[in-house]
Amino acid sequence: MSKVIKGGTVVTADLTYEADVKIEGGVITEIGPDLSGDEILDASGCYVMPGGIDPHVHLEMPFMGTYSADDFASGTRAAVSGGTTMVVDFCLPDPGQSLMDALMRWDNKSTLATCDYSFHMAITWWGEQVFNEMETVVREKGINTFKHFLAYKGSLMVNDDELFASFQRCAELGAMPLVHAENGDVVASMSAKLLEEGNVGPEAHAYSRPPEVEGEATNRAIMLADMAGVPLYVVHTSCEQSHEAIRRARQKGMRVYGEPLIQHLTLDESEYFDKDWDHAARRVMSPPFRNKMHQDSLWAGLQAGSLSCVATDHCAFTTDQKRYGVGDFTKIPNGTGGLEDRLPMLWTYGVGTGRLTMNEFVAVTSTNIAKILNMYPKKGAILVGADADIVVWDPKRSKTITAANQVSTIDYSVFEGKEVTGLPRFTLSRGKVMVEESTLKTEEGHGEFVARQPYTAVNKALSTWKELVSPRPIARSGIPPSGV
Ligand SMILES: NC(=O)NCCC(=O)O
Ligand SMILES: [Zn+2]
Repeated sequence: MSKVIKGGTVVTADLTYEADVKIEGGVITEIGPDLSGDEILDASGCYVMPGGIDPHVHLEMPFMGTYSADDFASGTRAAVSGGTTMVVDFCLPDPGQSLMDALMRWDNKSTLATCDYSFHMAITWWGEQVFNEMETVVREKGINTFKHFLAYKGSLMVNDDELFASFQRCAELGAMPLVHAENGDVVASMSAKLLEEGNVGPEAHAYSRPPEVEGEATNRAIMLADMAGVPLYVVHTSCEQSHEAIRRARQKGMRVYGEPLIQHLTLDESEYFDKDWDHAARRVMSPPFRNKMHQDSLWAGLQAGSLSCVATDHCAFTTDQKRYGVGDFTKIPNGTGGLEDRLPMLWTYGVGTGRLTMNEFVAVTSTNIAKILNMYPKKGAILVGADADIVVWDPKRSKTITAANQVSTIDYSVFEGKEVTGLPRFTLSRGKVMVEESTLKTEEGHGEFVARQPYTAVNKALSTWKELVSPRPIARSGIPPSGV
């Protein structure tokens, strides 16, 4: 059975043109005028774009004494309902746990996925076993990215020696490290002081994680990556201090990528000062929402190219789960949702306001991510041979975001009441229509794991450069006898 998406305008990261798109066997087989096929999807008045890729989600994540509420079934359903056709989750080994055992758990959870997915592997502890297993993860398991938490002291956080050792190992393996860049020691000390002083409410979460905490950690990670000779991906870049460090590194020719979240681009710190405890706690995430100056910096970064992609860090907790932290803000599970809202929100507040062109929209929601994570053009492209992960985007469809109609299983939305214009008419995952306007046609288990190969070109270039500048002993004649 062939399908033809007919009468639309194809929008890619670099081109806009009118063409039909033919799909057979889950891939794009033809692009051009007047195509025919067994099934026709009417795209008139719509843009035909690569489906969104969310490079940062946590589905059924074990965290802060509980599990994030959306699993791979509801999370990927939410994704496709908003035009996202692939998600990348984080495999999190417990302390001392084998990376392979952790991966088995994630493999089991992800069998429920409706759309394709991949994993980043987190380095949550360090030792010879981790060092050795990293090679298997890269060479046999199709995972080329390793996440490091510089925050969450006492649970997920790694120290600088572990971080540097892992970065060096990534360099050897052709892998790329990711960092959650917040200084966990400083956060822990500020949190303890705030609690002591009676600051127990959700607003104290923001007080405990000022932008400097993020700026310091981002600078540190960039310097360590430079010394190790690896590219670096900074997740949830939320402030000018962190963006500035990334911008500076990129100007020096370093491969450093910054990932703002749709939440940080569109919501600000005033949410934490809301009189309603639930309202504020539901928005507790790390890093916290910032002020307008930081938001402007993030938008400018997307426009200028110093920031590369937009994610959600979808890690949704119910109101009941958030209430674990009544009386102690450090116990509020950190995380917010947004998987189904990322594309409509970015279109409305980015393309709709003139901050982003449609092509830039495709770049930061899909194509750049596919390239950075080494899965382009299988993903992130409207090209013959690419997977038919496609969103047929109706720029006239609009809605008011409300938890009452959302797909995610949680009982609220951080975007409640936002009006969005621009929504999917169809979302296709490898050629299968998963969404037709508001009707979900999802199929649990349709999603497949996407294996990603090591970064041979980038890492080779970086290690060649490192080799040229690496320390060498100086040959000397007449070395004096030891003074001892
Ligand atoms: N971001 C957040 O608050 N929760 C999810 C885990 C993480 O990415 O730090
Ligand atoms: Zn995260």
